[in-house]
Amino acid sequence: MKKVLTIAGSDCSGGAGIQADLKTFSAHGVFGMSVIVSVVAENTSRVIDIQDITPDMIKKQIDAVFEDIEVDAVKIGMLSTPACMHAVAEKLKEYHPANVVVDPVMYAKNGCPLMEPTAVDTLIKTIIPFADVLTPNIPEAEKIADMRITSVADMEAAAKKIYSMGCKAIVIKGGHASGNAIDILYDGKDFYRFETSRIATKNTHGTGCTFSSAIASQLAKGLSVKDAVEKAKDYVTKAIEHSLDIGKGNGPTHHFYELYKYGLRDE
Ligand SMILES: Nc1ncnc2c1ncn2[C@@H]1O[C@H](COP(=O)(O)OP(=O)(O)O)[C@@H](O)[C@H]1O
Ligand SMILES: Cc1ncc(COP(=O)(O)O)c(N)n1
Repeated sequence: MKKVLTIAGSDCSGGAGIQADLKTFSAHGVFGMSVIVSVVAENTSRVIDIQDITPDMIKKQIDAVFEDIEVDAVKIGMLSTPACMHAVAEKLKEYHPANVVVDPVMYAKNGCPLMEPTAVDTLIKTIIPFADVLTPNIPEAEKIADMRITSVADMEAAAKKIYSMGCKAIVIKGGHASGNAIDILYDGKDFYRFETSRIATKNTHGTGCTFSSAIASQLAKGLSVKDAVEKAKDYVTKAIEHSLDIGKGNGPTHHFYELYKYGLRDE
């Protein structure tokens, strides 16, 4: 069985962060592991507080996984401060794992910040160069590339700019645009476009976590970046189509719809 590690924040309400990542891994039939970088008291409506795990403990968790288990892919999510970023970067340098997917999480769906705004430079210098695939949404790509994005042409220009910061491929996600949900992939050579119609729902808590974890799962299984992104787009689209009206705000994506569809589980 392929083994995939998420290094991210914990969302106690279960829809995003580590919890969404592990659900996505299970739905892909890979063995999920988790290094918790921050504990976030959050729900579908708001972020109440964030407590970062100490850099020493972040590093020890990463050591505990890598000294024992062969890791086929790593997904990196919320890193709230430069201290967290340095701790993770130090260990990526030591273990140089294959198939690193970085989701540069900056805000929750309800607009609450999950990364210190001044940490963007550290993110660019310490984490982005380790990314085999970087998956910013439009606001995150705007911050990293330091430019406005109002069209697919802007997404492509930002992708080129961010690619030059050292990631091996970049997907800019179009969840925050209007019209069709268009994601673009740039691998330094070619652009690929993944497009679906926009699903009319407010229940999009965890879409980015789901998408990046699906890419990591498919890379672990040996797919190319292009095929992994194509399959992950299909997965996240279905997970949004079947998203759950849980909570008072943006409800979560749903990971086990296939099992329900075939009658293998009760609703
Ligand atoms: N309403 C929607 N309908 C269809 N696809 C969506 C919708 N919202 C987001 N997506 C897709 O979900 C994935 C995550 O995108 P996005 O929501 O922008 O990420 P994030 O959670 O980081 O903000 C992308 O593939 C995007 O195209
Ligand atoms: C701990 C944590 N990590 C990430 C996100 C963003 O989730 P998404 O962008 O997928 O909605 C979140 N709300 N909480």
